[in-house]
Order: sequence, then structure tokens, then C-alpha cells
Amino acid sequence: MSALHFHGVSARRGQRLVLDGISARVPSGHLTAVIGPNGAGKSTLLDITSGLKRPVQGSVELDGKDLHRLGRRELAKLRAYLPQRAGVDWPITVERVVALGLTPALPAFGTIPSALLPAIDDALLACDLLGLRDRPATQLSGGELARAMLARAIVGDPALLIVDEPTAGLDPRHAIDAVQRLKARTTAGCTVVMAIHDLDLALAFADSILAIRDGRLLAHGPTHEVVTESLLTSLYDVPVRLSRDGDGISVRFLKSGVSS
Ligand SMILES: Nc1ncnc2c1ncn2[C@@H]1O[C@H](COP(=O)(O)OP(=O)(O)OP(=O)(O)O)[C@@H](O)[C@H]1O
Repeated sequence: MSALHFHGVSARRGQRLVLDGISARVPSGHLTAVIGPNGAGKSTLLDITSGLKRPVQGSVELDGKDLHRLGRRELAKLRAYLPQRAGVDWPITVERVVALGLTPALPAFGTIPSALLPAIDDALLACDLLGLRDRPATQLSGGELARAMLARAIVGDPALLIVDEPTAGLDPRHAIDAVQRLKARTTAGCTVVMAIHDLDLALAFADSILAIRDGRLLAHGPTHEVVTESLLTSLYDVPVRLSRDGDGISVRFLKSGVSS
């Protein structure tokens, strides 16, 4: 179980300050959705959470340890990061794509070490990919490729999984499927942080929310306490109606409130 703690995190892209003093706690074993408009700083926060980017101010603790002081190997064992638009350029098999999550130095061809196979089998099974194991990854549909990328991210059984826009480009069934698979990781004890634009899915599956606008934290906490019409309206500058029915809460943005 891995809790994350952001202490006054600020970050720059070029000369611009794009995150400004983010302080929040992400509980362990939660699926946390990072929401906010385009350019809010979500991917930057995820880059920092992955350890790939350093804050210019503040720190991030993972289970009480400064994440940016962990060694590369230790960090690689603890967390996996699935960035936006992750893909595969070479026609390597799905099995090999997943194996790369265990040994990034694996050659493109040749036998996969048998010691790696049980973990690969588990990840393929968890992502419903056993039937696609030998298919070149360049011949997958968008939803299948997303599942293969997720399998690569989870094959090392990371305590912390960071995912940027897991539903981008997916149809509704595959988008629900992708977020359900992330949620399933939390029941296995993984802490999952995902940036997501699909608010209905965030409301349906996320345990907690971090809402960011212009690099500042507008709200954070348990999803159903934090997400209100007034928060979403100020986050996106569009009037919002939340409606509740037997299937949960859905978000409707009111077109009449958008100025052209
Ligand atoms: N390489 C870069 N150089 C300069 N500015 C950048 C760079 N990458 C991102 N930015 C800027 O940093 C800010 C935050 O970008 P970021 O990608 O973190 O936002 P985001 O919330 O993930 O956006 P989106 O929802 O569009 O993916 C934006 O204003 C963006 O223009």
C-alpha cells in the first residue's frame, strides 16, 4: 500500500510556472482522478508523481519517503507510469510488449526468459489479452492497444500506478473497461492516479478527486464530497448539472452557458 503526499509542489514548463503550490494527500489503495481543463497541469503533476520531472519547489512523499530521492531502480520497482498516447512503433508481439514492463532491455526478438512468464501470463489475463498474445502490437485496435499498454504497466505489480488519459480515443465500452481494470488494481492494493477528462467515469469509479485549474488545486478529497455543480462550473467555466439516478451520478454541461 502506498500513500502519496504532495507538499507545496510547484513546477515549470520552460519559463512558465504551470503548477503552483499543490498540497494534497492521495490515500493508498485509492483510485484518484486528476481532473481539470486542458492545460491545467494534470500531465505535469503526473510527470512529477512518476519521478520523471522534479518540482521547482515542494516535494512528493511516497510512503513517507521523498519520491525524488529514491534511486532509479527502487522507483522503477515501486511505480509504473502509462503516459498519454503510449504506443508501439515496432511489430513486436503483445507478449513481448508486456515483457518489456519487466525488463526494458529485452531484445526485440528471441525467447522470453521462462522466469518472466508467470507474471506475463497474469498481466495478459488481467487485461483480457491471452487470445492476442502472439499478435504484433502494431496490428491491434485502439482498445486492444490500450489494454496491452496497461498490461505492460501492471506486469511488475507496482504499488503505485500513474495513468494519463486512459480512456482517450476509446469507445464507451472500452473506456468503461479501461477504468474498471484500473479500479480492479486498487482491490489488489495498488494506488492508482489517473488524469481523465471523462467526468462520468471519474464519478463512477474514482474514490477521490484532485481538481486542478491553472496549476492550482481547486479541491481534493472523496469523490462524492468534492464534486459539486459549483466546483465543476468554476473548473471548466461552463454551467453544469449533476443528475442522480439508479446508475449513479452523471454530468451534463449546459451549452447555453458557453460563450462563443
Ligand atoms: N514542453 C512544454 N513546454 C512548454 N510548455 C509546456 C510543455 N508541456 C506543457 N506545457 C504547458 O504546461 C501547461 C500544463 O500542461 P499539461 O500538459 O500539464 O496540462 P494538462 O492539464 O495535462 O492538459 P491536457 O488536458 O490538455 O492534456 C500548459 O499550459 C501547457 O501549454
